[in-house]
Amino acid sequence: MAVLKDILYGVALEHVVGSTDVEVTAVHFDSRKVAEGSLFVAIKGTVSDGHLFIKTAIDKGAKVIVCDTLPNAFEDSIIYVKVADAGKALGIMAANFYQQPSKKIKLVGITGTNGKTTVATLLYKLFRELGFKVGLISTVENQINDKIIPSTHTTPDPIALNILLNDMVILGCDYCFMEVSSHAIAQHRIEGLTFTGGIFTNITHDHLDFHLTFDNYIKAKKAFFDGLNKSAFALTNTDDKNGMVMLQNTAAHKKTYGLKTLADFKAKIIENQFSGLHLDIDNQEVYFKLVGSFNASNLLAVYGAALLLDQDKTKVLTILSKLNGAEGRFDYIISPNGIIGIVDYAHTPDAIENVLSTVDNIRSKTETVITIIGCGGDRDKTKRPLMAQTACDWSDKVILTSDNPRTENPEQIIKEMQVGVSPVNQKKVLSITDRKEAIRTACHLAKPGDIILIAGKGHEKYQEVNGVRTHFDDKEILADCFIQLGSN
Ligand SMILES: CC(=O)N[C@H]1[C@@H](OP(=O)(O)OP(=O)(O)OC[C@H]2O[C@@H](n3ccc(=O)[nH]c3=O)[C@H](O)[C@@H]2O)O[C@H](CO)[C@@H](O)[C@@H]1O[C@H](C)C(=O)N[C@@H](C)C(=O)N[C@H](CCC(=O)O)C(=O)O
Ligand SMILES: Nc1ncnc2c1ncn2[C@@H]1O[C@H](COP(=O)(O)OP(=O)(O)OP(=O)(O)O)[C@@H](O)[C@H]1O
Ligand SMILES: N[C@H](CCC[C@H](N)C(=O)O)C(=O)O
Ligand SMILES: [Mg+2]
Repeated sequence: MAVLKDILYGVALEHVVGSTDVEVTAVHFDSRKVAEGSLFVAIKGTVSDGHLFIKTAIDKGAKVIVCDTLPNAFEDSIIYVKVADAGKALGIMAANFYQQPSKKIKLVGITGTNGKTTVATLLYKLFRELGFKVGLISTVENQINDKIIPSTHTTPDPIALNILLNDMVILGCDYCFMEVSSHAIAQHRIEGLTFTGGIFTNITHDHLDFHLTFDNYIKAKKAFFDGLNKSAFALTNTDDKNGMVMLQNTAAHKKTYGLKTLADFKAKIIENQFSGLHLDIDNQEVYFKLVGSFNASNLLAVYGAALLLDQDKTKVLTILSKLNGAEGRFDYIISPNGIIGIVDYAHTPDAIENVLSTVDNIRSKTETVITIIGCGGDRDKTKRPLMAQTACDWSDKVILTSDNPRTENPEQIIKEMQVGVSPVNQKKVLSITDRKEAIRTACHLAKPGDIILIAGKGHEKYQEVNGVRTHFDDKEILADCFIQLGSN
């Protein structure tokens, strides 16, 4: 329960019909969730337009309507508020309704095409081990201390986000580490939040279906840093060519990390093996369990952020060296006959190149590398041929298969991937629509010592076909195939 004028604090109002001195029971942007006494925010979406549901919301008991465009006729005793941008207003109102939880916790946001989950999860685990109460908002799961709350998005909607943050505050959390996706920034899901720090990992090809141009995608990520206040830190990756662009207009204090460039936090890779990384990090040699140069970059971001949050260098490195990464990120198992199977969430051309070049660096070159890869439906189509091409460039054999086809025809997605297979690579490519069958085939083709990479779905425990999700787990299927190989 809160008073409307308090909920509207900080919102750019254009016109108000009725009194703002009324109590509101809840804030909703989905008419299907509206109950008696609610405030309904009408938002223009990508599929539909919330303005079409104003009438339904009123019928279900909404007494306040916040919208970009006022309806032609007003209903008695309903309060109408016209705002400049209903999406932005929702973020601000959600924060007000839940009494600004982000101001009562040290909230650190991580953005970038790849590495968000890894960095956020490592920070969560590190700060737990340092003895703090901590929250995590991530693609894999949300956490409040040890309690797991399933996640629906990488960055939840403003209502879910503020409820989560408020629960973290109630349960005494000192910190929250959250992923900030470019969709969330563009759709103002993080509007109204106060961040203690922001971290940029990298920006490469993804989500052009939504942002349309790479330039827009950069601008969306940069807007997160533009919105930080001067008491926050903004930590960027100088190895990424757009790393400094992110900080151009931020009021926050600027800090940098890099493996290849001059930076406030520096590291060098001494060794990169299947068993882990050996790094020189700020002039101290440390072993880590994570694999791959991209993880050296992620670890450095975590280390830099921890120091910016005033933690002790030696304690941080001691704990970090013992941590595993996030589920489904370079997650590998070895079959009884010595086949190495890696499950990884690489779903962009850059991530695939990073994972496969890591494999290439640490293999002995006598073994065969088999990559199983698909592309998600209803997502950026332009990355499809590029992902197939990158997989072919770095593998001896590639099986093109389905990821989450969602509402698209899986065969058509595979056809669009095949466009990226050059004539010389045709002979190394098989197409098997059924992902389970694709994994089984790879296991039968592999000889002891060979490496199988299953890319794209990582931790996901489902496959979405025609809008229906059924249980599907790459790692479980791989483990089953390995057991069967062992018993043959
Ligand atoms: C493309 C996109 O981001 N869509 C998100 C968006 O939905 P939308 O704009 O399509 O909404 P819409 O269906 O057009 O509806 C418009 C408005 O009408 C309302 N409505 C609709 C129907 C009705 O009966 N009544 C009603 O009031 C809706 O609640 C909404 O407010 O807003 C919804 C509420 O916040 C999100 O759930 C939804 O995420 C969809 C499910 C999604 O798949 N999003 C992905 C792309 C996404 O956000 N991914 C990023 C990670 C990307 C990364 O890897 O970096 C993430 O943060 O998860
Ligand atoms: N710093 C990095 N640079 C490039 N690729 C990376 C990096 N970190 C991880 N990857 C690759 O990207 C994949 C996804 O990593 P992660 O889940 O941490 O990223 P994310 O940004 O959270 O992705 P999403 O946008 O889907 O939430 C990993 O499985 C790995 O293949
Ligand atoms: N957060 C990413 C995840 C992609 C994972 C891949 N398995 C897919 O379904 O496309 C997205 O929503 O684009
Ligand atoms: Mg993520």
